[in-house]
Amino acid sequence: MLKLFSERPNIPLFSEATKGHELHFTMDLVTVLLSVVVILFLVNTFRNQKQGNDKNFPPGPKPLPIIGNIHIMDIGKPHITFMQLAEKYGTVFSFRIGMSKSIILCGYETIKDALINHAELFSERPNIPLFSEATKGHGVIFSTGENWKAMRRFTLSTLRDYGMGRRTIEDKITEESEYLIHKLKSYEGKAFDNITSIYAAVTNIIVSILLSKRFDYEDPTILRLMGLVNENVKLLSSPWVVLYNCFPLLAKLLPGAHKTIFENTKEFHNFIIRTFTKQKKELDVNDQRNLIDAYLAKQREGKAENIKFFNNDNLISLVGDLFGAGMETTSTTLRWGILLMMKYPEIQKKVQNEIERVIGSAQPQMEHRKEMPYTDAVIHEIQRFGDIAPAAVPHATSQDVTFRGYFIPKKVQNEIERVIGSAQPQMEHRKEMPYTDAVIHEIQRFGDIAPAAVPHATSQDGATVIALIHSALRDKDYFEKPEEFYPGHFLDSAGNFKKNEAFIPFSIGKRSCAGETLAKMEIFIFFTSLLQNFTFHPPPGAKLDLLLLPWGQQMLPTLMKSVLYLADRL
Ligand code: HEM
Repeated sequence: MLKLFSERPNIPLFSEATKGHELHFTMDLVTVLLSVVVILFLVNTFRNQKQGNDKNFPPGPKPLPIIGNIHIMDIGKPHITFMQLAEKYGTVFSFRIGMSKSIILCGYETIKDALINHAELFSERPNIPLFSEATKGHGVIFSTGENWKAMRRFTLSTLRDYGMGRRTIEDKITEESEYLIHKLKSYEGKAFDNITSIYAAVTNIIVSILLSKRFDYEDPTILRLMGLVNENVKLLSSPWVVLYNCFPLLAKLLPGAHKTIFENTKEFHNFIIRTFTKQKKELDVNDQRNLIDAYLAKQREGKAENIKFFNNDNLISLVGDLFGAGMETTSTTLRWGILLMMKYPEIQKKVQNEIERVIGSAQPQMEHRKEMPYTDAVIHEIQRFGDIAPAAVPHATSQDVTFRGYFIPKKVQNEIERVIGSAQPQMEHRKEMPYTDAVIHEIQRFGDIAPAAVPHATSQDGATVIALIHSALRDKDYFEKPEEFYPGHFLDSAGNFKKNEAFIPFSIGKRSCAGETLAKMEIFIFFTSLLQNFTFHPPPGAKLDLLLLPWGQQMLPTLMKSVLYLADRL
């Protein structure tokens, strides 16, 4: 997406310092870094003046030059910092991460007002340098405009189609839960780390939709793919990623977690390319087997819209998005479920009693859920308490907006993406791209130094909008005991299941999770199948202190790395 602006120009000073390859920590590099810092300082000072001119910009902590408010942010748990700031600044406030402005929306009412009542305005994504570089604006999660609409439509309809096909997704989850139980039984009640089996079981569901196959839990391919996604998710909360997102040109010169993320993404994308190249050869449009086949069939149709959007780049990123989103979130939720059942054995027992009464030894199915209010309430509470995507994925406004009396400037959309999308750039595009044209002129006027500062400065204008899901799931106006694990949040006095509108772990509005139905099915069937077969408890001497565990990271969290579980047969 930001390719034009994020490629490194041949600036003699930089080239000399890096020799085009590795970094050498010489005096030259120090000079380069100092120069960059000075440029950033000037840009920042200019921006601060500009921000002061933005009428009614939401209040927030005073930013320092260059770093903004990073010094007061808990990098691993920014949602906790935001909750504290909301006490002082209210439910709509501003926060500066480096030179990028963010508006934080706190509390269910505020989030609903933005994402539902003003849905059209708040459904864009900002340019986040790390994701822009990794996806180049393709796929569904981080894409924008018409490209996003086409990819989202395709995703929703294809996920629906595969749920209603001959072998429904529910059947596949049921079958996979049998493999999972078989695997856990093989531990014979000894302590084990559940991470690989749970991840593999959940991954097999999305893999069946994408590629119509399943992997054994020890298969090196699935282990490698899961490892790549998992490592990337963990690295998202690294300070290197924050540095990259604030100062991409500077961070590109340095080694660090961002480089690992790009390498992992490349390896993952290569796997996808190999897979769809093979599928292309076998494709029968009249007998589509999976999501990749459905996509390739769209390419074959040759309609104008399909030619524009259904290109290989979008396919690679879309499959990567669905694999990552489909695997990480659901398995993390299930692992929270097991952990909480160990922590609260009396709740685990009540769920098992309900399973015994309603399902007995039959295979759990979605239709059982309506007769199982207690289990349903426990699953909702696991998702509320686990809170695995506390800040959702950042949003942006599609135009300048006045929201609840505050002015939120539009985050300037990348002109290349708006005009060219993922098509091949051609000279005729130039007349619709005044900004890019101006930048190219400016590059020529300034020589090689300008591209480092000018394009990125403009892409930082406007504001990123963070809908703090965490604040809705902990909203004391909606939940009686927000900090406790309390299934009663979802039960009425007669023990019936009770909906709560502030329960929004999948977010709400036009950007809400595209896999919500699938995820709910997986969580219900895997969770009930596990508790039908096992009672989970910690190994002797293990301390289960929930507060010692990470509560999630910037986007998608990983947790419970080191806790082992004992699963005795019932
Ligand atoms: C417990 C499981 C899951 C949770 C809690 C979850 C949560 C979320 C959240 C909070 C978002 C961001 C929404 C926003 O920007 O406002 C999201 C987006 C998304 N999720 Fe999920 N998700 C889960 C499972 C899945 C699964 C299984 C899939 C796919 C098969 C999936 C696919 C997606 C996609 C494609 C998006 C991007 C939507 C867009 O930008 O239009 N998710 N999810």
